[in-house]
Amino acid sequence: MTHYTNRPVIRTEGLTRSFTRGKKTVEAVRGLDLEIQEGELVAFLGPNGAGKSTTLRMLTTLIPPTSGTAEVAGHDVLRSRAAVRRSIGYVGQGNAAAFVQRGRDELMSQARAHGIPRAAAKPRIDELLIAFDLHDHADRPVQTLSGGQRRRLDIAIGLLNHPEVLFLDEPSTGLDPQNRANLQEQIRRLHDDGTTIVLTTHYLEEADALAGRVIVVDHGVVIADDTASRLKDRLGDLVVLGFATESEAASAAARAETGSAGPTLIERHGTQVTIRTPRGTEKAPGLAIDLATQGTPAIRMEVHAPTLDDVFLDLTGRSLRESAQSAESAGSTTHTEGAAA
Ligand SMILES: Nc1ncnc2c1ncn2[C@@H]1O[C@H](COP(=O)(O)OP(=O)(O)OP(=O)(O)O)[C@@H](O)[C@H]1O
Repeated sequence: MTHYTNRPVIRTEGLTRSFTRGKKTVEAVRGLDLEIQEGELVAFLGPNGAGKSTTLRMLTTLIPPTSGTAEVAGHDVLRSRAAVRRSIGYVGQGNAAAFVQRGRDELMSQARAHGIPRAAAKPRIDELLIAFDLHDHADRPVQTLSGGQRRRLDIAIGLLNHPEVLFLDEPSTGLDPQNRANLQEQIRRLHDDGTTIVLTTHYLEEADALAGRVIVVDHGVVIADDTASRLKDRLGDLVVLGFATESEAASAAARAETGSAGPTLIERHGTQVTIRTPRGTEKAPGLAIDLATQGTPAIRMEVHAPTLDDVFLDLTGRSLRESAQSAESAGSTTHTEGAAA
């Protein structure tokens, strides 16, 4: 469900950040122009090092931009850091919650750090413990909680101050599929309640299932910005045809080049012809009839709907799936800064 209004809660112009490592300068984010409306749920996708976390860290005032401007909830990230921090929740990579405290105490410490009086914090903490299914675990030290429970506690901490915008940096990295599904459900519920959510993820399925808008970043620039379904529709379906002989496959491929199917890609490998074409599922029956009429009947036909990974591969020549696997094996990085600080 999308609730967004036409009130931009995030606006950036030429947002840029570079880092100097020895004699080398890394341009992590290069001239980002962005507008995100109130109530949107936006996923930033991109391979390792694309600039996703750096973007989030600028928007949450953890690091200043090298140049350009950014406004969050109507406040400039450089000139009005405190006001930005009051308006947002930020859940960084890794677990922010202290390990030895009980979950409930950790929530209270963080609420106090936000300047929320103890009396007002108590009901809010109870509300969040229930919403995130943590009430039965609230009196255990954080280090004894499961990965999924800790991640939910992190998000609860991010929500203590009723933020207008919630930033989640790879919220489900390292979680098993069941905990990931559970977390996604919580994120969906927050969105349904009207919170603007910006998240980064390596999981394409997650972006596809959750986000109304997908922003693909590579080498610090936006290379695609649309709904997941429009990105996939634009790429088109993959129609895979099998023929009895190579010469039949070759003449079918040649005809498809000039045919009305409007393919964006045709490849032949032996007796197999692969056609990438918008609305391939609808076109496949007509294509089969045409081929049979022209004396080169397909003996096998499959139609594959595109995935976001196909979209990313098409845009960059690289697969996000490989990137997700390398992030899994590398584990998540812990950023110690916190927006609440
Ligand atoms: N503090 C820093 N010092 C030097 N270089 C940095 C620093 N932070 C980020 N970078 C570099 O900036 C680039 C973008 O990094 P960033 O963490 O934003 O990417 P990302 O898209 O979030 O990647 P990942 O998916 O691995 O989290 C990378 O080349 C990274 O090495």
